[in-house]
Amino acid sequence: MTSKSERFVYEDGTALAAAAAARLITEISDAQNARGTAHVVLTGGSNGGALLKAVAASPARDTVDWSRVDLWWGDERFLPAGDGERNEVQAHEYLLGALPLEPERVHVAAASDAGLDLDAAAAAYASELAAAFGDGPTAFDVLLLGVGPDGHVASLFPGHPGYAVTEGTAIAVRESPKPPPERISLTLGAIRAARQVWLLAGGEGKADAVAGALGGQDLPAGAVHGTGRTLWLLDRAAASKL
Ligand SMILES: O=C(O)[C@H](O)[C@@H](O)[C@H](O)[C@H](O)COP(=O)(O)O
Repeated sequence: MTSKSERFVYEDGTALAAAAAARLITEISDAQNARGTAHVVLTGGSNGGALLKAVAASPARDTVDWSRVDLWWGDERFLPAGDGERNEVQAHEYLLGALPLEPERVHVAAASDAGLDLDAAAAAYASELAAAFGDGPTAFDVLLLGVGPDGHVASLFPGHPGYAVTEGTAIAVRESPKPPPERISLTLGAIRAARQVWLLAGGEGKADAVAGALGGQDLPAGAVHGTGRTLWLLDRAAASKL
């Protein structure tokens, strides 16, 4: 089942981050109320990071029972543990380090110096997803995605092999057009199994990708949707060509 895209346009990047943070806190509480826990997929990139910082600063932050939140990543850079370019390292810096999370519910993809090669690390992430969701769909409650200027999401890039993968939940990505070259990414199928998919795009540099994706161009950003809702959370600059 797919959902129609809903667009929300905010004045600027600061308002976008604040609004997305407020929405995320509410959605996590709603998910916990309905199902006892919440599965949230975080994204790398500047808009994803700004959202995490806004959650950290929110007075409503501690209304969430963070001990009942499972965190995942839409993609991760295959770099040594602790490398500042890793999405999880940035997420811990921006927000996670301040939260009473259950460590076993923070699902970090293997670092490049953990003893697994890239393919094994991607397979290990897929196994962790299977352990959480069984043979069923990866029904994350909220899946966050930054949008690249070329219309990529997670580490699925236009015209790149990963975008065409139709099997499995997590894949190895090589020769990424966006550095670093080696990454682990959720597949399109894993993304589409989420209840809600939120695409975050701010700034003039995203205007073409946003207009292209919402205008029917064959771009990863235009190919993702949630089973319940698909939200485009934009600032005016990113929405300027709609
Ligand atoms: O690991 C990554 O690089 C991200 O997950 C990537 O998908 C990012 O979200 C987009 O490239 C947008 O990044 P910006 O918001 O910084 O443009």
